[in-house]
Amino acid sequence: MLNPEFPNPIPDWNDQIPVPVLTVRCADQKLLFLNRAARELFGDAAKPGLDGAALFPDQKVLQRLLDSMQQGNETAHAEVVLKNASKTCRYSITANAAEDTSGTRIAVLALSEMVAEVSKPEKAKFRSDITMCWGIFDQAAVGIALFDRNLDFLDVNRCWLDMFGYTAEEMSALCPNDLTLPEEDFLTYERAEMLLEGKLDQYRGEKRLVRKDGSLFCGDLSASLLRDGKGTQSVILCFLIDITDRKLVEDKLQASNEQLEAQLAQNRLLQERLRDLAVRDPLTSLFNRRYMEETLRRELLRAAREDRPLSLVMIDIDRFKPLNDTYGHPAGDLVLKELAALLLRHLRSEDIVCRFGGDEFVAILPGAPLMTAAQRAESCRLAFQDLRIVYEDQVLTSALSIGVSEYPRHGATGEDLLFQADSAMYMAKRAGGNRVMVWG
Ligand SMILES: Nc1nc2c(ncn2[C@@H]2O[C@H](COP(=O)(O)OP(=O)(O)OP(=O)(O)O)[C@@H](O)[C@H]2O)c(=O)[nH]1
Repeated sequence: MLNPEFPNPIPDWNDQIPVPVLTVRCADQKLLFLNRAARELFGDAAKPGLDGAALFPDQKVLQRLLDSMQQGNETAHAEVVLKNASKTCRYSITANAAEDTSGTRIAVLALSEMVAEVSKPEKAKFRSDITMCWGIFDQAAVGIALFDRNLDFLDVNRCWLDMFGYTAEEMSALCPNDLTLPEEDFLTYERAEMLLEGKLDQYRGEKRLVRKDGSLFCGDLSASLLRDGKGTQSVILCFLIDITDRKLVEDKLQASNEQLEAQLAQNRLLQERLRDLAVRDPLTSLFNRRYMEETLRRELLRAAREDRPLSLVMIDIDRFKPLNDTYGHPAGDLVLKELAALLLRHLRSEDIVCRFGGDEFVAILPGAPLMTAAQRAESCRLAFQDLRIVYEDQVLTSALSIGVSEYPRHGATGEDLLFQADSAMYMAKRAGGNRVMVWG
């Protein structure tokens, strides 16, 4: 068994070992060596230099063991079912990491038999028992398959074969995992073992399955245990329903649901935007008069409930008409926007700043007593007086007349407070403008 390209890293006395032992190069799964017991098990086709994965019906088994070695594990275990001309048997594989003389990482695999051989006649008897008891087996409109504990197909019905497009003979040469995509599994040995040991009543899963012609379909698989009358033998009974059409409908439904949700989210945004537009002044983006009146009512109720003061500040630009007339309406618009931004900068975020109309603005200051509100109004007045607004190479300056009233000192209703703040503002105008006056 020596091959110059794949030298045997282990001396020939390994041939004396009665269990199958083989070595595999971790990097490329190449077989390096098989002892006599392994050669007998795997037959003449198994030679150094070949792909080790080809020895096992489930080709992922070797890959998993080698991956474990590559990750630095010194040992790893797996179970496989192997069949040759004379018998089918389950083996436990113990893999040990090693290095050959050139330092290449190799895996030494030792196989030990686990399950007593199930003879072909016994299998056939059990199969015919089941088939006999179950006359409708072949005519059922769902796919039905019977597996033994080694996951060998015992029987499949017509529907199962039609689903996959294989003949019964072709199907019997496959293992269940050949029916799924490589990254998925159909029914693992571990799950089969759990079913057989009663640790799992039923296994159910949606699978992407591969037909003989390579096309895919979706199947709803359920697997459970079926025992013979004496309870000595058991098989795994699988039902398979083609759910491709249902999945397509579900996928379409999900896509249209997602579309609907996106549309709803967009509608919500639009509604919010509309609500916003309804309460905001388009030029300055401040709240409009309608919103101010509603808010003032609400804030007065809150002030009464919490026994706190509330001040109202009425602001009007002095001689705004001449400014408009001299520099034009767009210049006036710019001044209104600059004033709006200044008020927002000088008042607290909890204060409600509104454009009352024309060149008049109102600020509601919840919790602010009269003097505090007057001081804030004064700081706005001073800042506006110093503001230099540049419009088409012209520097625009202006001033504010401001009136302040306070709840509960001057009145209990919004109308009262607005009237008093407005009156105080006109007093400021009459006194020459550019000043703050408080009511009373
Ligand atoms: N640019 C501009 N002007 C506006 C807007 N709304 C109202 N106005 C003008 O604002 C001016 C307000 O004039 P008045 O109420 O006489 O106020 P005023 O000239 O400031 O007079 P006093 O307040 O007494 O100093 C009017 O000329 C309106 O046309 C607007 O949105 N943009």
